[in-house]
Amino acid sequence: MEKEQPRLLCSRLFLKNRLVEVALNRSVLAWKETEKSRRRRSGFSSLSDTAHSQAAQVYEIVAVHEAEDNDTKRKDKRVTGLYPHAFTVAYVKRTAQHQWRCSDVTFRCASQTLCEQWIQVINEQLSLLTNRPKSLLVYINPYGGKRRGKHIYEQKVAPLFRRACISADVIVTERANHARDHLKTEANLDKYDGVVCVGGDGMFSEVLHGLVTRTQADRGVDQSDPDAELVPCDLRIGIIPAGSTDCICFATVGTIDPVTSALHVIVGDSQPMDVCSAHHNDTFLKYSVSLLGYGFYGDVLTDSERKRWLGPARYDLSGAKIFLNHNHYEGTVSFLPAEHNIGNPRDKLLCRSGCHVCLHKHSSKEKQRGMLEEKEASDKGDSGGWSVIHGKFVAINAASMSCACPRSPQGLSPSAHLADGTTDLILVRECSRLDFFKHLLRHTNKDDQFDHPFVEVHRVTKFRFQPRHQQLVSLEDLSETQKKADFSPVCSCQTTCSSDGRAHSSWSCDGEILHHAAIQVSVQCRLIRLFARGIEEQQQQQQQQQQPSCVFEDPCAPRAPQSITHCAD
Ligand SMILES: Nc1ncnc2c1ncn2[C@@H]1O[C@H](COP(=O)(O)OP(=O)(O)OP(=O)(O)O)[C@@H](O)[C@H]1O
Repeated sequence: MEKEQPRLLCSRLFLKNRLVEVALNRSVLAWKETEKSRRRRSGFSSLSDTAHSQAAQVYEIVAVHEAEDNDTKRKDKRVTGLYPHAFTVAYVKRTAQHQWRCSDVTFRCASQTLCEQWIQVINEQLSLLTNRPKSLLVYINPYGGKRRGKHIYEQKVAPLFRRACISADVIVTERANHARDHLKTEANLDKYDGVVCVGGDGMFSEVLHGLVTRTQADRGVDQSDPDAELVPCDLRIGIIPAGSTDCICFATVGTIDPVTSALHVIVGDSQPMDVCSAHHNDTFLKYSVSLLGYGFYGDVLTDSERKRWLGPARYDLSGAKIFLNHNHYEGTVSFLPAEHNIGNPRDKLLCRSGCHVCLHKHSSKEKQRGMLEEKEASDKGDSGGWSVIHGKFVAINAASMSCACPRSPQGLSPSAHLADGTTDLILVRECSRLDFFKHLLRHTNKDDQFDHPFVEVHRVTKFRFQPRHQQLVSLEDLSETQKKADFSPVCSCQTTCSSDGRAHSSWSCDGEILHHAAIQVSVQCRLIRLFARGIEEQQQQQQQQQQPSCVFEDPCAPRAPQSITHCAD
């Protein structure tokens, strides 16, 4: 890390009855027990220097303020007499399993001036962090998951936002699609630095649709045009998990924990994300960021929607039923393979914080080349770079992220990337029930789920599916799409592909049913950004937590007790 960074401030202060040396540079606030204090406490020093040092990254400091009475009341009277003034720094501390907590450290100072100086200098550094939101629009689904959305927000999130001086306008939704409609037309988005949804994946989908639709409308882009290049949204989206399915949060943060998510919002993290737009001819259907699944997953969702009264158990029951039905569907899949992408679906390169596959795609040269090639291919028509596969499929899945969740830690496509402009198209051809079971089983362990002769996977930028038999969708079904009601497709031409006599399955689009089997899908590279940073590797987590040496190793640093340096740039 930047050793040459000058110290902004350095003092000897008191922390929990111990004298500590506290130093701040532009990136790190670090503190370590002084040699004298250490020796006095333990008699000899057997621990390494780092064992006594702690640090907080400046960009992970939540707030700094004068210490309140309850921060200091249990302290030794001698210390409080000699060091009567105190300030508290709230900062991000990592605990197990990608969880973050807001930790406080209170330093005592001999003089009010010194105390104020520390608060001022830290605040100056925080004010330089322009990526932090100051004003948020928050939507709470009071009925998501275990109906604890409002409670979670009020008890766990709002106090943290207040502490970080973030103002929030809160809307508790009164009906399904309330948040989406409000974002589309009413919300004054200029007032905000981000939109936060408190709920599950369904609530996130509402906010995604509201924000993307509004952005296109404001910029005059027609989202019903399947070839339109959509304009990325300016506002970032935060997800406070409070649903029964919180897969998007899990895939972008690594845990389902409201406090962790709130802290990612506060520090102003930014995780770009690809969004797939699904069309039927010139009709826009839906956006997807995780899974578009036809066949097995479409059937499971359709069946489970009829069993909503069962709660989350409905997915297991429907899963078992659809597995036993073992349907397959005939049709043609065409896709545009992602060329010049440095990853492939079987390379075992996991998408993690600072992912180099996503960064490579983002480099402007790569982006331009990709766009040019796509244009050339579409100018040439279907044969220009498009691959075409006709067959009978048990499942057709497009995974735009790993789709990992606590039940399937590897996910549907373990090496799929959040922001590389592609989706992993997984084709599971007609096979025996036992073979399909083996394939499904591999979603729960570390074996390669694509290593079967009946499974193929392609990293693509666009794809289409055309069922063999034309499908008629009743008007009633179409109007029900928005309501997530039961689905009873009306087919013009029934065949016996599925055991219940249906020629078509339906698409599951991030947990919602699409009532068209024939769809075309286009990946919109980095269309949105979340208040997240991707899943951190363990090593990255440790690095963030322990970097005090760069502040203490400054040879020109003053050492005298109570000394202060306030370095100019
Ligand atoms: N006030 C409301 N009343 C009824 N439905 C709502 C309300 N607000 C949002 N919704 C809808 O509730 C659905 C489910 O919400 P959410 O994703 O937050 O919870 P969930 O428990 O994870 O959902 P699911 O039941 O689909 O697993 C969303 O599709 C959303 O449109």
